[in-house]
Amino acid sequence: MTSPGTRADEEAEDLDVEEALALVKENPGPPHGDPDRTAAPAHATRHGHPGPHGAPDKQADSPHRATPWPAARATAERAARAAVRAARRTPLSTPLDAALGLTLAAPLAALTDLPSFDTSAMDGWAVAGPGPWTVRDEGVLAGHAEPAPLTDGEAVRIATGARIPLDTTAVLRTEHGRTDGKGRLQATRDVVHGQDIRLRGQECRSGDQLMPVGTLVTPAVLGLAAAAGYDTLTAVPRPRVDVLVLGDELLTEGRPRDGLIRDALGPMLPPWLRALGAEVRAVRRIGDDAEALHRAVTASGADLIVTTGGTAAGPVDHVHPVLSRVGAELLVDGVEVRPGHPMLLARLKDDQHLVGLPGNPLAAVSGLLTLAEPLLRTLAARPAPEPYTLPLRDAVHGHPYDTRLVPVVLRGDGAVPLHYNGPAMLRGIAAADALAVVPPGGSGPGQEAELLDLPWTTGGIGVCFT
Ligand SMILES: Nc1nc2c(c(=O)[nH]1)N[C@H]1C(S)=C(S)[C@@H](COP(=O)(O)OP(=O)(O)OC[C@H]3O[C@@H](n4cnc5c(N)ncnc54)[C@H](O)[C@@H]3O)O[C@H]1N2
Ligand code: MOO
Repeated sequence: MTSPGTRADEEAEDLDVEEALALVKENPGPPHGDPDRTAAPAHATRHGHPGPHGAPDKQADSPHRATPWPAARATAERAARAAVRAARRTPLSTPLDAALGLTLAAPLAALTDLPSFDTSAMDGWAVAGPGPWTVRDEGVLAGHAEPAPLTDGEAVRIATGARIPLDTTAVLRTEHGRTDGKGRLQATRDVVHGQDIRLRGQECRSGDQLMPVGTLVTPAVLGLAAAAGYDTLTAVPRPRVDVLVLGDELLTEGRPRDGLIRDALGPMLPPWLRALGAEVRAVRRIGDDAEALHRAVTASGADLIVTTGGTAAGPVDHVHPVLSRVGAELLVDGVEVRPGHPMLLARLKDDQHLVGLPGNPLAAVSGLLTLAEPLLRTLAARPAPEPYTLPLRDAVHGHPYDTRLVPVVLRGDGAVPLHYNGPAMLRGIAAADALAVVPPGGSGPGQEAELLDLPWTTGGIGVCFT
């Protein structure tokens, strides 16, 4: 929604710094012919450093100063904690097949002993006493009724997972037994008392706590819960999210044409939000219509509304005016981060928030990870990822004052910064494993940087896109 001529010169310079960092410095082969891409890096100074609303002198006059990046994340987390207290959402009883990615709201206590009966660990024979043994005609299979007890010197064919007959002293594996000339079973190696019998309760006793409250339900937890007798799990409900995509210039199909571009955020955000623990209820494209935005915001019953675009100060940037019209409290109004500095977080109600993502697609990713991730994680009661650092293989230019988030791939013990990391580009992030947090001033080759993993690289449960 940034229309031509609406950017202050200094902001144009600022954007050029981003583009130039992406293309001139880090990309050896920039495409030609685009003046934005070939502009020389310019210096942003604190004076005239454009405010979050875009006016160059805004920051000097405005009570809304951009928030430092770590503080913005902490504010989002705090806001979510306050919303959790206000909303008192009751835990859900969720069928196992809908519980992946949720957080346990009650401990997972075993509903049975595991194993729940003495069971054979191997295919072979259950034997009683020392061999040779007389083998019964009827074998014992898994899932069948309780077999008759063995008598000393007797053996019975048994399958892995089948119930051990009473008075069995060991299980002899198929490959360790042979039938002698008299039709009796002989062991071909020593038999140790109790071998290959899994005793009832070996893993847990009924009532034992298997997993505490706060556990993320992974595929393994689902398996454990099923094994322990559960049909449903008591879990924290997913935070409900409505996505509002702003911008008259957006096409939903076909190739960009006539000054129109494809909506990159409509397809990208819902699965990403799901991976962050959200239930995405609606994705609405509402153009550059302040009334429609107002209606959508006031009608939403979501825990979090995510808007895209319209955060700056262009003539059709309606997010701030609508927030002020609905009496929202701006908790974060601009963040000292590149890309994405116009991102915002507002409290609409005690238990309802709005994250305004900038329209530039990588700037939207930055807002997603800076504000939406901590907010959703806290609402979903998910554990915070362990912070970690890795050395950056190459030097990364920094912004003079702001943190930069730069797409990287992880290679060996380090991270390699990627090209095409300008605010309007997705080519870098599409190839990335993580975002490197580059402090103001930049970092030299080999310098450690904090990394934010992307959901598809952390694997396992982080990948819950559907
Ligand atoms: N005068 C100023 N102008 C701008 C400033 C500023 O501080 N002062 N900040 C710039 C920065 S940085 C960003 S980021 C953008 C943020 O602008 P908005 O959030 O208002 O976003 P729009 O203007 O609506 O769009 C920006 C850009 O992104 C494209 N876009 C929007 N939505 C999508 C989408 N769903 N898929 C793909 N691309 C999208 C849009 O067409 C624009 O090109 O403002 C700068 N301007
Ligand atoms: O530099 Mo903006 O913040 O494109 O994202």
